[in-house]
Amino acid sequence: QALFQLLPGACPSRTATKISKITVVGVGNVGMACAQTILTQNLADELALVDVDPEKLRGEMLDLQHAAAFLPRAKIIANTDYKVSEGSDICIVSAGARQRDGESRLALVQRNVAVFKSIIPQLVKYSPAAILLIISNPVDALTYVAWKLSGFPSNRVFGSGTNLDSSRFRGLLADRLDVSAHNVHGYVIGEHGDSSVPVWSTLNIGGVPIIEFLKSMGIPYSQSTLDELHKMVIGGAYEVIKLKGYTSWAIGYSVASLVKSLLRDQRCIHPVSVCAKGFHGIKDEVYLSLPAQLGYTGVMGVLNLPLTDEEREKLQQSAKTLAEVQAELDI
Ligand SMILES: NC(=O)c1ccc[n+]([C@@H]2O[C@H](COP(=O)([O-])OP(=O)(O)OC[C@H]3O[C@@H](n4cnc5c(N)ncnc54)[C@H](O)[C@@H]3O)[C@@H](O)[C@H]2O)c1
Ligand SMILES: O=C1N[C@](c2ccsc2)(c2cccc(Oc3ccc(F)cc3)n2)CC(O)=C1Sc1ccccc1Cl
Repeated sequence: QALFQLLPGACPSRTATKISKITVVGVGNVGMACAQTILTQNLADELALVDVDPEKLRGEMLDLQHAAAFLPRAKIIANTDYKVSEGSDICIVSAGARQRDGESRLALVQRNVAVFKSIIPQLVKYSPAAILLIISNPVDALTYVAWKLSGFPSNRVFGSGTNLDSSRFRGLLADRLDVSAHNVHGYVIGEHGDSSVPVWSTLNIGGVPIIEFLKSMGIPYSQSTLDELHKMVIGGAYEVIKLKGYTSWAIGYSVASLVKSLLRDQRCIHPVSVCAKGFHGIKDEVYLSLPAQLGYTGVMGVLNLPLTDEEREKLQQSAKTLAEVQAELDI
């Protein structure tokens, strides 16, 4: 006897018309954190995992498949062959070599260019209409490399950029001011990491400019207070590395928020690494983080965020540094 007695009109073989497929390349700490948040938030009907390490790849796939009873239904597949990624809507790249002790950022980029040359053309071959989301570091330079290697329009190639930097910044302020991080409206822009630029001039708490908010709360402040907060954002990354050897959960949640804006066409504004040429006087083809609107087709637009002369100067300096690094690369 059949397991189910079908009702008139039922058609079990017919599936949803829109299947969202996400590929994660690199099943390390970051890639698996992204996979976990994507599955938990029901963002993918199909999740493909790719890596060069076949045993780790199969182990991670099986471990996720074993959670099926606790997750929204999703097809989880994995292979070292990129054919497994065929027809992806979004390809997330967290693969790459990690910075060796004493290694310069330029040397790291050059090593990861070689890694990207083995990844990006394969993703393009099997998913020519996909959006590429780059996490691997140095993320701004590698997002530029991915854009050049893919031949995609720049709106379909972006990097997580200062999305994590901004999240730490907002979280720190939220703790200090005893308010939800969702109501701390502020961006860290520019180059991801040590040289990022906190935008104080438009930072606001629930719409109240930060300086007014601090005054109203009787909280003493000075520029050094604000600068100290930015230093804590950078220090936070190094503290996590010192304590657990890598970072994963925060970047995993930040990537899920970006994926949700893309696949659900939310048109939310996120600080992410975009092609910054033409914004804030930047003349070079470099990727830097600016507040960008994300929707189903990728980067829908970039917010013309008012900046002080100092903030603009820092951004242009980062653009110059990145252009110099990119000029050295063999892409
Ligand atoms: N942008 C950010 O905010 C942010 C935050 C945290 C980490 N990261 C970066 O994410 C990257 C990954 O970090 P992690 O801790 O997951 O590293 P990891 O070493 O744990 O994982 C990297 C994975 O990439 C795989 N890999 C290496 N070469 C490959 C190739 N050619 N093709 C496919 N897979 C390949 C490795 O097998 C490994 O599984 C690093 O570059 C790290 O700096 C970025
Ligand atoms: O939280 C993080 N873990 C990191 C990491 C993860 C696994 S190994 C290294 C990490 C931490 C500290 C320095 C560090 O150095 C690098 C090295 C190369 C590079 F291109 C960018 C940063 N990387 C990668 C990374 O980008 C972040 S976010 C971050 C990093 C520095 C300052 C501010 C922020 Cl928000």
